Amino acid sequence: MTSSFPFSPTRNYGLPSCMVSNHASDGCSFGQPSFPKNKKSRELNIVSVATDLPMVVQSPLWKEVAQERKLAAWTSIQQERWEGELCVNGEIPQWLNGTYLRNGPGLWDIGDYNFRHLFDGYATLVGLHFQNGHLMMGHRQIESDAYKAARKSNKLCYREFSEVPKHDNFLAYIGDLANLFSGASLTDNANTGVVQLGDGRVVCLTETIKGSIVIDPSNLDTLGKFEYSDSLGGLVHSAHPIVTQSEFLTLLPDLLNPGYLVARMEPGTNERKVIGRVDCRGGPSPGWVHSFPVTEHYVIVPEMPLRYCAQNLLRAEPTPLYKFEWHPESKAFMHVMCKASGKLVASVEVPLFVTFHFINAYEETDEDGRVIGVVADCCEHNADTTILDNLRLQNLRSWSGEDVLPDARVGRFKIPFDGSSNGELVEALNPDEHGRGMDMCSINPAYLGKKYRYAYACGAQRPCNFPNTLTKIDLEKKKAKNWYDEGAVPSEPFFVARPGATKEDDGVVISMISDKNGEGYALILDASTFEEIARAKFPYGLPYGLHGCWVPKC
Ligand SMILES: CC(=O)/C=C/C=C(C)/C=C/C1=C(C)CCCC1(C)C
Ligand SMILES: CC(/C=C/C=O)=C\C=C\C=O
Ligand SMILES: [Fe+2]
Repeated sequence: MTSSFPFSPTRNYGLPSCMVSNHASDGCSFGQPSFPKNKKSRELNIVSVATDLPMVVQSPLWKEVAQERKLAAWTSIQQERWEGELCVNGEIPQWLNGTYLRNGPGLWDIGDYNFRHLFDGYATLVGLHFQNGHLMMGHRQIESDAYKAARKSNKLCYREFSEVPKHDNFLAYIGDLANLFSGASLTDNANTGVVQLGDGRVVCLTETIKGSIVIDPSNLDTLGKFEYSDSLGGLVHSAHPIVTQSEFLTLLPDLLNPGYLVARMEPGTNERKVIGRVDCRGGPSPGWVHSFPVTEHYVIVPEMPLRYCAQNLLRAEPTPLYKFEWHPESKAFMHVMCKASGKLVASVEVPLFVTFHFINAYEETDEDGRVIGVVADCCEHNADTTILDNLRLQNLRSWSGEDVLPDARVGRFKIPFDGSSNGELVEALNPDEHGRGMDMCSINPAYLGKKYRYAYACGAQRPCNFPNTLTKIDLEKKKAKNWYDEGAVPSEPFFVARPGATKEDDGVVISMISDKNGEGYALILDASTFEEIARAKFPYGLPYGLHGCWVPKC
């Protein structure tokens, strides 16, 4: 599949000349930033105080506007879509040909209703298209049913991560409850991640199964729902499937009979086939599985004591743990399933933990090559659930300089295969190496499931209220190298390998930065030195995004 934003300077009405230039690095001052008006684009016209104001206006609202612009990461996107070439400062490697897609919840306001949590926003997809040292950027909203209905009726119509539509009367409330159980009222707002399947299709995902949406990476168009053709049912799945050229592995929590289905889908099909099932050892419901790790031969099923909560699902107003509940008494477990047979080969109790993201896992062998256990690493929040409520927008927007980001670390699970009842959870390196912030990780995908040395993630330079550095973790030397730009919020550092590379860190790391002035830029670091090699300013700051994928040019 080729991926290229259709580029023609005439498409970019009103853009600074350098942005419609075919030449990179040729004088990149945009002057006073403005929202460029692409004739094809529709102004959203539904958000924030800044929307209706020309950006150079001197008005009593100016300070407010400036303050709003300083927080581009947490401010709703102003335009439905945009595309154009960016000026590049520095040099993008000639080998970097393809598209980095990043998905995230970029629109948090609908009508006069303002969402409260980071995870609620309607999905904004951003594409960075690299070609022969040039960089095109485009963004656009994903046309989920939830987004389209909200735009049409100017109100929330589906249940989002923390928001529930208001009911006009009791009957409507009862109808909504029925729709919750059938899944009809759940959101399909695919705002969490984006993956390219082995067959080339590109799918945006969230935690509701219905929120799997196929897009066209060349122009970011929404192509339609990804319909699973099997009859596995269920309403939710892990937001982070494991996707390789040969398979798509997913976990489906079973909320009725607490457990997890492990399923596999082959490229070119829409049919998930069950590999096996894990029964929960704690209760009353399965633990939240935002992500899970795999090794070459095993799928690791985490059972976190932060569990789905039926009561909280029914609530109209969110609790600090949203749809979940913390059950320390139910304990924490890690289960290991053989991918080929579906049999459980280990199931151990582990210390309590809280994680969104597993980083990687691998098998440990003895001198005869027999597997004696697995190691699984994650971004672990010190068994403290407060991070979830810290991601409320009000919290993110109103930082007053105190150090309020809870500590996190690279949590390393050691799961023995000798029948032990317990596994270990240790720190893979001293968390001070990365400022005790740790989330939004990536690795070299060639090392998925294998012994690896490097991870890239967001760390912290304190004081802060959100991870504000990019960090390269060396798990062998137990050291980190950090990138920091004062006041900036960087998104997930995404590793792309140089074609033909033999070293694990031979490649680049791509991130999108919201800077302290309310502006934003794409940043390209050399993954080996972790030094900046290029940056390209966006026409305006973009909202924070979550996860991305690389679509190589073929
Ligand atoms: C953005 C992110 O990381 C997580 C998004 C999670 C979502 C949208 C979860 C939605 C859910 C519902 C709408 C009801 C059922 C439970 C749950 C999966 C939390
Ligand atoms: C952004 C985030 C956590 C930051 C904590 O330090 C988690 C995102 C989770 C969803 O993808
Ligand atoms: Fe995630």
